[in-house]
Amino acid sequence: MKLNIFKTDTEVLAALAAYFADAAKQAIEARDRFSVALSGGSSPKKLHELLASEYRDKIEWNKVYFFFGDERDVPLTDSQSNYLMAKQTLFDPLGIDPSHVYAVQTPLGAEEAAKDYTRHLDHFFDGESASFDLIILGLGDNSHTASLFPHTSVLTDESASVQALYIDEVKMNRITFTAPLINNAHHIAFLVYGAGKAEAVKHILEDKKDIQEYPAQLIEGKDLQWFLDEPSAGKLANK
Ligand SMILES: O=C(O)[C@H](O)[C@@H](O)[C@H](O)[C@H](O)COP(=O)(O)O
Repeated sequence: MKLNIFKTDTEVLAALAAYFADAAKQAIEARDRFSVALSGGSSPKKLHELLASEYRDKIEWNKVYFFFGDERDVPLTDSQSNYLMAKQTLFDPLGIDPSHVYAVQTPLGAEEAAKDYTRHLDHFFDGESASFDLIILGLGDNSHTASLFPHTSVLTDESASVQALYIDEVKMNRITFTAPLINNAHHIAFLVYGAGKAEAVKHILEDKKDIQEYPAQLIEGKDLQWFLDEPSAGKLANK
């Protein structure tokens, strides 16, 4: 696990965009395609905008395939949809071929959408266990990541799969990758900035293991990178 701590969020985003481009180059050289699962929430918006501008001509976007590590059980046209945010900030500006974008089909209903997404993963990864080239994750101030929220049943799911569950904390159904599915990825990058995340970052990286309280502690992998600004890393003793 590697900590990348920068003075400002602008520097964090620039570093993660470069990391994204490098992971894409490696994957395309090796497998002629790059599979990436995007995070929802607000933090990735600026990353998407940077990729769509500075990296428009630096990545072979026609060989990139987009997925979502989690989705809200809302219509794909709803302002809370992670798909809609990515469409507006990344796919549309880059003119991404819609067949390269795997939105969670929430109109099917959460349970069926999770099963449907699993079928798409099985097909994309030729029946092998899904191993994304890169998964980008955010961190909630309550230490959740993707839709792995504290004290929920999905935290102990040992299958590398996509699950649907009602999350009382946000009063909605969510569809989410399980931790084992995330941990199968070649590269995992947390994108976290702002002082509001400092407590959660400390819990995840330095406090005792308690996955029910701090679900993002479940995330581990071959190449796990944290991209943080100083305010979000401000409570770490070891940095
Ligand atoms: O669907 C979601 O909300 C995300 O996948 C979630 O895990 C997000 O990354 C965190 O809640 C941080 O969100 P912000 O970036 O908005 O702080």
